[in-house]
Amino acid sequence: MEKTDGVKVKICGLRRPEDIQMANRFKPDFIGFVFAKSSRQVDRNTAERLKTLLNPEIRAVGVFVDEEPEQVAGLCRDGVIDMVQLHGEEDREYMERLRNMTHVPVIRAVRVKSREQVLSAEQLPCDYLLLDTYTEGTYGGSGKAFDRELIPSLRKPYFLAGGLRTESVAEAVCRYRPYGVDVSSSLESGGYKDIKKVEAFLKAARGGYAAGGGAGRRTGGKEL
Ligand SMILES: O=C(O)c1ccccc1N[C@@H]1O[C@H](COP(=O)(O)O)[C@@H](O)[C@H]1O
Repeated sequence: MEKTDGVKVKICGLRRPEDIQMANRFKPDFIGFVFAKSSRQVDRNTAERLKTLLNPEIRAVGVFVDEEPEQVAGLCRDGVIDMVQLHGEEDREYMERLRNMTHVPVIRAVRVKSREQVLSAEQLPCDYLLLDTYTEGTYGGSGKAFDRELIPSLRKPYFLAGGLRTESVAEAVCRYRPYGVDVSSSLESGGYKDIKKVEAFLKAARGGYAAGGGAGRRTGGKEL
């Protein structure tokens, strides 16, 4: 039996002041503001206000789908977000343009279809990968898991995402050894983050026990 603490946790889709109070209380490593079209979408003003309430030890990640790089860089420059998550079709050229405008860490989301696709995404100018589920017609936050056997051995640190749940997160962390886990749908009740579900997930992800092994096999696990 192996302990899972050490894994970073990102809770995505916060959009109300009470969500931020909850984050300040339970201290995930990262929270996500979704700027892409979604039931969880926040606009710039809301994110700006929420960021002022957030404990500065928690990093705010902006989640984007094919947004203009100038808009993304502006949010970084103004301190609304500390990191960028690209969840759309952004290609190398887009990422290089963005890199020239801002130096914040970049997470490249991959909606996993094959090992080759993930390995090729690792070559892009990003600091982290985020492995999520491919769902027709939506870009993320589907609450569905992908076939974890498609995760190749990676050198870049990666976040495991897609349908993670409190009941299974410890086992997934032990088995796949991601740098971090990212979750949204399963922690909601009536479309909003549920404080009890968030607390239970963090406890399970950080302190759970499950069968597994091979620490560090799947990711460089470096801190940026
Ligand atoms: O959460 C959203 O609404 C969203 C919208 C557009 C792109 C990404 C989005 N969220 C990301 O989706 C994954 C998986 O979430 P879930 O736990 O399966 O609901 C996660 O990386 C979120 O950051």
